[in-house]
Amino acid sequence: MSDDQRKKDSNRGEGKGNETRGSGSVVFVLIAVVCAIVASAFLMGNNTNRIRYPDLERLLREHAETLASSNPTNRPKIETASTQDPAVVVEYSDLQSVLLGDETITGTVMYRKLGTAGKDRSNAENVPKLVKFSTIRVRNDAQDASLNKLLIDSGVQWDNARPNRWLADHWLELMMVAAVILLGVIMLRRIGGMGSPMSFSRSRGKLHGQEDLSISFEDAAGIDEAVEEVREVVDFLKNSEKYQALGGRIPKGVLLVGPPGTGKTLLAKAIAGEAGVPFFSLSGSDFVEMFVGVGAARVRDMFQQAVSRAPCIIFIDELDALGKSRSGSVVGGHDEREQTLNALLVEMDGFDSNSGVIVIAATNRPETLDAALLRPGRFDRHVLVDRPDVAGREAILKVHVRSVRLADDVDLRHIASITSGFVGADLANLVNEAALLAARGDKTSVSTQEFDEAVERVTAGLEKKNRVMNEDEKIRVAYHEAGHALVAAALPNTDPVHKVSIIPRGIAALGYTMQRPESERYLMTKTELESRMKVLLAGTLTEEMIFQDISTGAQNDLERCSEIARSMVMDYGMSRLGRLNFRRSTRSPFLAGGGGNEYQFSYGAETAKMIDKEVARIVEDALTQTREILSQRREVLEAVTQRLLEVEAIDNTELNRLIQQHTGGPWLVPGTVTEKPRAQIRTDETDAQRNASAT
Ligand SMILES: Nc1ncnc2c1ncn2[C@@H]1O[C@H](COP(=O)(O)OP(=O)(O)OP(=O)(O)O)[C@@H](O)[C@H]1O
Ligand SMILES: [Zn+2]
Repeated sequence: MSDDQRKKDSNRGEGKGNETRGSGSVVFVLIAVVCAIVASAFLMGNNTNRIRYPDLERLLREHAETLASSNPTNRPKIETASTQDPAVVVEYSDLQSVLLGDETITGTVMYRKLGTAGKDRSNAENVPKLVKFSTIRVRNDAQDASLNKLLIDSGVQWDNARPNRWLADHWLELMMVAAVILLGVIMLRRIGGMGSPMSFSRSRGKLHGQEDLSISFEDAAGIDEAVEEVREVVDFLKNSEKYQALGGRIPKGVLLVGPPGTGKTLLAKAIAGEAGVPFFSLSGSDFVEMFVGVGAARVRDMFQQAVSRAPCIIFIDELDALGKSRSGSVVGGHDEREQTLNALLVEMDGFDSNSGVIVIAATNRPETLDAALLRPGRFDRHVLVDRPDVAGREAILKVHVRSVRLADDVDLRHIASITSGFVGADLANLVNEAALLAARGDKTSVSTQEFDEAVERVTAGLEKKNRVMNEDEKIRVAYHEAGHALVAAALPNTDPVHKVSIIPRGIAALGYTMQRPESERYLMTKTELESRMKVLLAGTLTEEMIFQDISTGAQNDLERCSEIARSMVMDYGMSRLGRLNFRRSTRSPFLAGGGGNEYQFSYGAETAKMIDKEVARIVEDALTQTREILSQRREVLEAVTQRLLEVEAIDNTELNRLIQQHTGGPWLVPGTVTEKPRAQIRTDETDAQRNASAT
C-alpha cells in the first residue's frame, strides 16, 4: 500500500523537473541509443552449439530415468525430434539451439531423411530440414543440477531461460551499451552549459497542495506516543516568531523510526497539516542517481525551494537509501551517494534553525545510517513509530471505517484482537478488502463475515513475511517475555524495563523486552554483565519451567548471552583464568588511533579448552541463579503473562504495578548490590542492541 503511494509520489514529482530539456539534445540521446542497440545486436548475434542432437536426446532420457527411479510418477515426457514413423531412418546434425526453460526444454535441430529402413535409399531427401523438439522439465533442484552437469560434461553450450544466466553471459555487451549512453549524456550536459541550472538537478521534491494539509493527528491513530513527541514541532512551526524571540533551540531534523506501514509518512503529513505549512516530500532513493553530482544538486535545490517557502516541512522517506553508512563497502554508486549525503549534511548545517524549515526523515533501518546524520544539529531527534497494540489497532480501524457503512454486528475491538502484528497500512488494507467483498456480494453494509474473510486474506499475505503467530505460539512468547521482564526487574544492577511486548516485529522477533538505560553508559561491571546474561537467559528458562520444553525462539538471546560470557573470559579478564585478554583488542587505549589490530595475545590449544570451559561455567552459573529467581516468582509471572495476552504490550508503570500486587516480600534479589565505582571495561554494543531482548 505505502509502496504504491510512494511510486505515485515519485512519478508525479518526476514530470515536473525534466520537461525543460532542449529538443536538440533529445535527438542526440536518441542517436546514441540507436547506435548502442545496433552495436549490441551485432555483438550478441553469435551463438554456437557443439552438441549433436542424439547425444542430447540420450541425456534427456537418462535424466528422465533418474527422475522416474526415485518417483515413478515423475517421469517427464520426452517428445523427440524423430519422425512419427519409426521405420524412417534419419540423420541428425548439430543442434541449432537448446533452451532450458522453467517448465520445458526446447530446441531445434537439423535433420535429413536417409530413407526407410530395409528399403533402398531412393526416397532419401537431400534437403536438410529444421525440426523442433520439446520435453517437460521437472523442476527439482537436485535433478536440475544433474542435468546441468550432464550438459556441461558433454561440452554443450546451451541457453538457460533464466535471466541471470543471460546477464552473466552478456555483461560485456551491456557494459558497452551503458558506456555509449553515458557518453551521450555527458555530451548532453556539456551542451546544456555550465551556467544554466540543469534540468536533471531540479529537485524532484513535490510541493504538496491543500489536500495534504487537511490531514491531522486524528488521522494518525494508534501511535499516540509518537504523536506526543512531535507535537512540539507543530508548535514551533506555528509560532516560529515566538521561539525565535526566546532564542530557544529548535529541532532541525526529526527521524521517524519504525517498521514499514506504521504511518511515518502519515505522521509527517499530519505535522504539516496541523501546523498549516507546506510539505515537500521525496524519497531517499530519488536522490541516488546514476550520475555523480546530480543527487547533490537535487538536495541543494530542494533546500533552496524550501527555505523560500518557510516555515515548511521537508520529508525524506527511506533516508537509508542515501544515508547508508559510508564505512561499509559499496559496490556501485558509491561516490554519488557520498556526494549526495555530504550535500545533505552541508545543507542541514547551513540553514539557520530559526529559518522555520524542519526536515523530517523516515527509515526502518536506523542502524544502517551514517553516524554523521545523527549528530546534534542534524537528525538528533528520534521518534519511534512502533507497531500498534490492540487498543491502537482498534483506533486505527476506527479511522479507516469512517467512510464505510458498517453492519450492526461488527465489533472493531474483536477485529483488533485477532490482528496482532498488523500495522496501520495492513489495517487500512483490511478495511478496504472487507468493503470490496461486501460490494462484490451486493451488500448494503460491511458485516463481520466480510471482515473475517478479509482478515484471512490479509493474514495470508502477511504470513509470507512471517508476522502472524498462532495462539499457542503467542502464549509461549508471552511467558518468555514475561520471564525476561521479571528477571530484569528483580536484579538491581540492570537497566529498568521500558516496555514488554508480544507484538511481533519482523521475521526474527516475535516479542521483545526493552530496557532503557537511565543515562548514557560507557562501562559495564562484571555484576552488570552477569545480570544482563541472566535477563537474556530468563526467556528460555521460563519456557522450560512452564512447558517443560524449550523452543527455538531463544536463539538470539543465547547468542548474545554466550557472547557476553566469552567476552568476560577473553576480553575483560573477568573469569578464573585471570586478568588476561585473549583476543586482539580493537579499541586498545594504548595504541595510536584506537586500533589495536596488530596486537594479539597468543595461546595454545590447552588454553583454548580452558576458555571454552570457563565460558560454559559462567553461563551455567547464570542459569542456576536465574532458575532460582524465576521459581520464586511464579505467581507474578502468571499475572504478567495474562496481562500481556490481554493487551500485548505493557510499560514500566504497569509492570511495577503488577509486581507490587503479586509479591509480598522484598523484591530485589538480595546480595546483588550495585558496585558504584565502575571497572575499566568498555563494551562495544550499541544501546539498541543491548537493550532489547528479542523474543
Ligand atoms: N497509524 C495509522 N493510523 C491510520 N492509518 C494508518 C496508520 N499507519 C498507516 N496507516 C495507513 O497506511 C497508509 C500507509 O502508511 P504510511 O505510508 O504512512 O506508512 P510508512 O510508515 O510511511 O511506511 P513506509 O515505511 O513503507 O514508507 C497510510 O496512508 C494510512 O492509510
Ligand atoms: Zn528472548
